[in-house]
Amino acid sequence: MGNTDYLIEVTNVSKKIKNRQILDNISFKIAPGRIMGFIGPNGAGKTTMLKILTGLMFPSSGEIKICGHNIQQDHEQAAFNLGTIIENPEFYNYMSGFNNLQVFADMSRQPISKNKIMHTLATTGLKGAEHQKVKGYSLGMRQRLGVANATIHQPKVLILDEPMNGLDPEGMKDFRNLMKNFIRNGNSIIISSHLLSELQEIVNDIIIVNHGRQIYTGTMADFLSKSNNLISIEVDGDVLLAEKILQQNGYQITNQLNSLEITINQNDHDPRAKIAKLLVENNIPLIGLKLTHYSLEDSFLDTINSDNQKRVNQ
Ligand SMILES: Nc1ncnc2c1ncn2[C@@H]1O[C@H](COP(=O)(O)OP(=O)(O)OP(=O)(O)O)[C@@H](O)[C@H]1O
Repeated sequence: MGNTDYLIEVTNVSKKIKNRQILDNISFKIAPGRIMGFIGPNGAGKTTMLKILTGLMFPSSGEIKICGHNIQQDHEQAAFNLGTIIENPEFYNYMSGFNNLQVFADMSRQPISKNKIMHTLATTGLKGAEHQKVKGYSLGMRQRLGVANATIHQPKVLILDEPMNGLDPEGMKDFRNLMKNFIRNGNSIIISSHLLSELQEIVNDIIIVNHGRQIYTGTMADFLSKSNNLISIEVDGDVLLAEKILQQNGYQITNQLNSLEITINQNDHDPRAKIAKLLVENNIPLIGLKLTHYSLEDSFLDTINSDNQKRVNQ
């Protein structure tokens, strides 16, 4: 590894395609043992950034280092430290999982033994299916083969673009475990996905992009701690009356089938005691009053909406 504490260093990267600014001055770093979620709405520039990170596309300006190696000037060293799944991994359908990996191993600059191939297939959950033709693999098995293919040369960094699309709940769980195992020895992952509830389970850091601009970078815990909170209220009785009373007292309510929800700003006082008193005074028995943090998805949508609003007002 080059002389650095970070596995990925992106400095002031911009990309123009046909005179359109696709990425505008993106900078971030990923330390060993971390998973970074790269998130944004459709067309925000995520795939473009990930393609630039892998060397599939050049930036118009800026610098990228993988394990201290510049992706353009020192491509071979940088690429050797990378494993990638960009869009759906392509395989030879008429060949087995083992033979697919063998083709890849034959192209690798370091010898990869048959044992190593079998071991990688086993650790990615394909034990028993090694010699089955890939055309008979389920989507989850293909994704596992994608991970096997991306990790067989023991890279330090994984770059994953929408790797969880189409996986069933069990496939998602397996995938999360594969990712957690991968970072155990100080490796890192950058992952882009629209499945924010899944990302919330595994990422340590997030970067949010909107219209090619970076609008948040930091730990996920920090991001969520600065977000709004939700109070869910369950009453035994007339929900509509409860809603009316709370609205009359200035609360913004969303009616959620059997409960009411109030969004409160992170800096506001916790109004639970006041709400309980108000409902009891109006003879509406309370079953539950729960304070929860916004999820990654709620906070992400808030952040994107307020950024879009800012852009309209500019
Ligand atoms: N080769 C290209 N030529 C022209 N425009 C392009 C090209 N590649 C990407 N773009 C444009 O750049 C913008 C960002 O695309 P990109 O695929 O990076 O977004 P994304 O965040 O990955 O979106 P999604 O979530 O929909 O996959 C889009 O408006 C897209 O149309």
